[in-house]
Amino acid sequence: MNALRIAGLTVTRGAGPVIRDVDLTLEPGRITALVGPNGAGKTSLLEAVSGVVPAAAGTIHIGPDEITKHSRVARARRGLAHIEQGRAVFGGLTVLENLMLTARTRARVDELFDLFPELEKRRDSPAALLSGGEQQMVVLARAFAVRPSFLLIDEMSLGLAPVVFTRLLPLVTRFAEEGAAILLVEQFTHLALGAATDALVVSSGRVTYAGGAQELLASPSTLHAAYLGS
Ligand SMILES: Nc1ncnc2c1ncn2[C@@H]1O[C@H](COP(=O)(O)OP(=O)(O)OP(=O)(O)O)[C@@H](O)[C@H]1O
Repeated sequence: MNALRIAGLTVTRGAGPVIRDVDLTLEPGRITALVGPNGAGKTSLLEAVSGVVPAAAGTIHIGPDEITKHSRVARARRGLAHIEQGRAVFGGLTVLENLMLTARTRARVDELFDLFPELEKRRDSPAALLSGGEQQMVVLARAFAVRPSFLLIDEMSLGLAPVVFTRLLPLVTRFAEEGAAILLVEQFTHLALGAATDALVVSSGRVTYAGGAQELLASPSTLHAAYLGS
């Protein structure tokens, strides 16, 4: 499978650049934790990769093909999926109906229920009645259903207790083990690094650490310095 390569990516919003000259490669089977202070530019980076906002400079390739100027839909067709911040379930639809929107076939939904047994128990409940953690499972399952090669996940833990988030992380790990390349933006830095193979710290739009996630986890002073932008 191909890698997704980002080179020299700059994103401008409002008055100026919020992401500057970022290089990053997402490889099949690997999870990259993207962490950094509030306002560092993490969401903007994901949005530029999936085509929500344009890149002001730099390139994005999937394998040999440049996709920098491709539409969101064209990128999705190349296997790129983006779970945006906030839990966007269709509250009036049941869990089954939510999953059918992307899974299309009952056979594929049954595969998802194997992965998310909690959801099978709630299959006929309106999604609005699920807990926050269960709703996030629906969002994850809907994304997994299309078997993306590259999955960008923005603050899956938003509004969730750490204990609920720790139930979701192994699902992401399993998906990577099946061959997906994952970029995971997280506020729970240590939990995200614990599940990741690679880490990218951004501070004020610049990369301040790029390397192994476990190495960063093992060095609090390096993590601290990267957050401070040094
Ligand atoms: N739509 C927008 N228009 C103008 N500026 C924006 C817009 N969205 C974000 N910004 C600015 O871009 C910068 C980066 O924001 P971004 O949301 O990408 O950071 P973040 O690291 O994801 O933050 P957080 O962890 O708080 O979600 C911030 O200064 C923010 O105010």
